[in-house]
Amino acid sequence: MRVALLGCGTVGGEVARLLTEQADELAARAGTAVELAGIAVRRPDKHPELPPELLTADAEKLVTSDDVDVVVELVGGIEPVRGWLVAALKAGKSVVTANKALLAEHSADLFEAADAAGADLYFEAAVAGAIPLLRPLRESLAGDRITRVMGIVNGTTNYILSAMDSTGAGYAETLDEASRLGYAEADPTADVDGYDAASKAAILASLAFHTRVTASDVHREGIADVTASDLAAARGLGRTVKLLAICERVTDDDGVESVSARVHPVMIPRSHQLAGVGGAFNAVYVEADAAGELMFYGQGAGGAPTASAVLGDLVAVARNLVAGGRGPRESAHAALPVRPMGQTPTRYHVSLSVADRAGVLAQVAQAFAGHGVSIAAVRQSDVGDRASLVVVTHQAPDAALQSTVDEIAKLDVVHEVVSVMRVEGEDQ
Ligand SMILES: NC(=O)C1=CN([C@@H]2O[C@H](COP(=O)(O)OP(=O)(O)OC[C@H]3O[C@@H](n4cnc5c(N)ncnc54)[C@H](O)[C@@H]3O)[C@@H](O)[C@H]2O)C=CC1
Ligand SMILES: N[C@@H](CC=O)C(=O)O
Ligand code: NA
Repeated sequence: MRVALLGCGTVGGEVARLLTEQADELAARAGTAVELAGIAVRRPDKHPELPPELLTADAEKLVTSDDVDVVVELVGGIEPVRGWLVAALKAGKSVVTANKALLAEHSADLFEAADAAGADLYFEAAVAGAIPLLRPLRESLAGDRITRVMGIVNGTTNYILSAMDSTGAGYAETLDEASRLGYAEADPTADVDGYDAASKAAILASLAFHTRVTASDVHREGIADVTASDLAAARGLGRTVKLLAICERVTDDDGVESVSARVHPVMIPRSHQLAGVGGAFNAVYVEADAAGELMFYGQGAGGAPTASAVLGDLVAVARNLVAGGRGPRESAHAALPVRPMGQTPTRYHVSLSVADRAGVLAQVAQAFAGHGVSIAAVRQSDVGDRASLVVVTHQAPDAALQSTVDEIAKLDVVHEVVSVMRVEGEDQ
């Protein structure tokens, strides 16, 4: 099987190395030799470590070459990559990619081109790096009914939040370190502002709920507004803060099903299994009717871990080629509507600085009640002539919670809304 490798950076470099170093073993497992036919990079003169006869700057020409059976795309971004991959698929080449940004916007185009030509499209590396997660969703759990997929899917932001929480390290220095270690995207705002996790949430929701979900369907908030004092407040309550992707099947009172997909910081108890996931590690829970709760954990970013998932996909393509079959196609038959964030049930943790006098708690409680939001727990402590009031709610539509916070912020007795964060997990 002849492989065109597009991109030879953090991940592509590791794929090229492993393809060469493990050539014999891969051939034995795949049932055919897996050989590099060409490597497209932006600047071939910058890659003295690679065989010059394989290098080209012309990815467009390489992807449809007669000498190529499969295209491995590790460049990233939407254009020109989308055009190259559609052309490759139309020409009957299978595609393996780690490009979540592209898949979250254009997987329909790619699957349609793959179907028309009978080619394979694999993308295990696109979500949660090395962790086998998409193959379990597409294949192992294809007979079950998934209700929820929730977890940490961005290594860079988890690395930053873990460091801020454990060492009190600053945001900027931690982000620089994550970039140096090869975790961050070429433009790290994609990580920090939650775009990367939102792309992954779209892919997860699409596979889990057999519905086309794109990045624009995913409610997205990043970690830029999470401060050291948010983390300190969480720590004081026996909690920590993680950026979570949460994809759920929601059934309303009339029995109508929809899909909710969101990415935002979440306060979770330290006893929660996701709280112990540190550094660039990822962890994802999947809940399904028959299987119950499953958890997937491992390295979600970095060159070698991501290359592991790419090579697994390459072996799958090679086996299909040898057997004359195909891997799984797109499964979007359910076509469930996407639920707006405002109608998605969430729970809030609200920390307020209020006047320390009679009737204050009643006014705050009245604001919650007025929006139909039920309170799960209240904790008050005195701080000088003010009081610190922490309210944790039961589930309510996110818009109702948001309106409550807006109203509370305007109350005379409220000096400051110190922190507002959604919560997951049991109360302590
Ligand atoms: N780094 C990581 O931990 C992970 C990355 N990914 C995804 O893998 C893909 C690659 O990421 P990295 O290796 O980190 O990026 P990178 O920036 O290290 O490498 C990109 C490569 O693409 C090449 N390239 C750029 N424009 C090109 C063009 N017009 N023609 C030919 N080559 C071109 C560059 O020369 C470079 O070799 C992205 O889609 C990323 O989202 C997925 C999972 C983890
Ligand atoms: N930038 C991403 C890389 C893997 O997908 C991350 O930090 O998780
Ligand atoms: Na993966």
